[in-house]
Amino acid sequence: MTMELQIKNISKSFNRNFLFDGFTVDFKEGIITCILGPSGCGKTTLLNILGKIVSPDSGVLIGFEGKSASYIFQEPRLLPWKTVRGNIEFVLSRKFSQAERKEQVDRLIRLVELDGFADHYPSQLSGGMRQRVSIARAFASPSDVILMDEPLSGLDIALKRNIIQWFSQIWEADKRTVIFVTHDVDEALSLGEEIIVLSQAPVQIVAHESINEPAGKRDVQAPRFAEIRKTLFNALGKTD
Ligand SMILES: Nc1ncnc2c1ncn2[C@@H]1O[C@H](COP(=O)(O)OP(=O)(O)OP(=O)(O)O)[C@@H](O)[C@H]1O
Repeated sequence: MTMELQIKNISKSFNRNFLFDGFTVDFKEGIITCILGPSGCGKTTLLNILGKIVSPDSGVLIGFEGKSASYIFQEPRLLPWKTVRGNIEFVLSRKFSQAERKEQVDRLIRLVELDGFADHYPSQLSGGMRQRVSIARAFASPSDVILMDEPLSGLDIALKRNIIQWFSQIWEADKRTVIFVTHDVDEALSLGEEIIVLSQAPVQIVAHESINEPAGKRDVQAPRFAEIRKTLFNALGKTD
C-alpha cells in the first residue's frame, strides 16, 4: 500500500497576509509530485513547511515523523572548496565504509554522466553540470523526501530536457518521494505522476491530475497530453 504524507489544515501568514488558511494536501510516498502555482502564492513556503524549516501557525504534518528532507534549489548550492566527488560524498551516511562510500559516489556520478569530472571543482563546471551534481547529491543524502524548488528554471530548453533525463534515470534507481515545485507546465508533464495546481494566496488546490507513465520518458508534446495540458493551463489562468 502506498503511504501518504499529509499536510492537514495548516495556516501560515506573514505580516497578516495569509498564504495558507486551513490548507490540506496529501502526497503519495515513492512518487514525484509536481506543484504548479502562480508566482508568490507560497510554493517555497510550502516546501519549507515540508522540510520543517518553517513552522505553520497552526495545523499538522502527518506521516513526517522522523523523516528527513534534502533540497535541490534553482542555484546549485555546492561547496566551492570540494570537488564533485567531495560534494556528493559529504552528505552520505556515516554508516557506510570508505569502500561503500566510494562505490555509491561512483554510481551517482555515472548516473548523471559526469564520469571524468569527479575531481573537478564546481568553478570548473558549467551551470548544467553543477545542477547535475546537486541532483546526485540530493540522492546521495539518506533523506526520505527530496524537495525541489524550481531547479530547472533559467536553463535553456535542451539542457532542461537533458537534466530531466538524468533526473528520471537517477530517480528510477531509487524511487524516492519527490516534491517538485515549478512554474513550467511541460516540466510538470515530463516528471509528475501527480500534478497539483495551487491558486493565489490563500492557497487552494485548483487542479489535481495524475499521469500513469514513467517519469522523464514522456513525449509531452504528444496529442494524448493535450487535454491535461489544457486543464493545467486553465487552472493556472493562462492560455496555451
Ligand atoms: N520569511 C518571510 N517573511 C515575510 N514574508 C515572507 C517570508 N517568506 C515568504 N514571504 C512572503 O510570502 C509570499 C509567498 O512566498 P513564497 O516564496 O513561498 O512564494 P512562491 O510561490 O515560492 O513564489 P515564487 O514562485 O515567486 O518563487 C511572498 O509574498 C513572500 O514575500
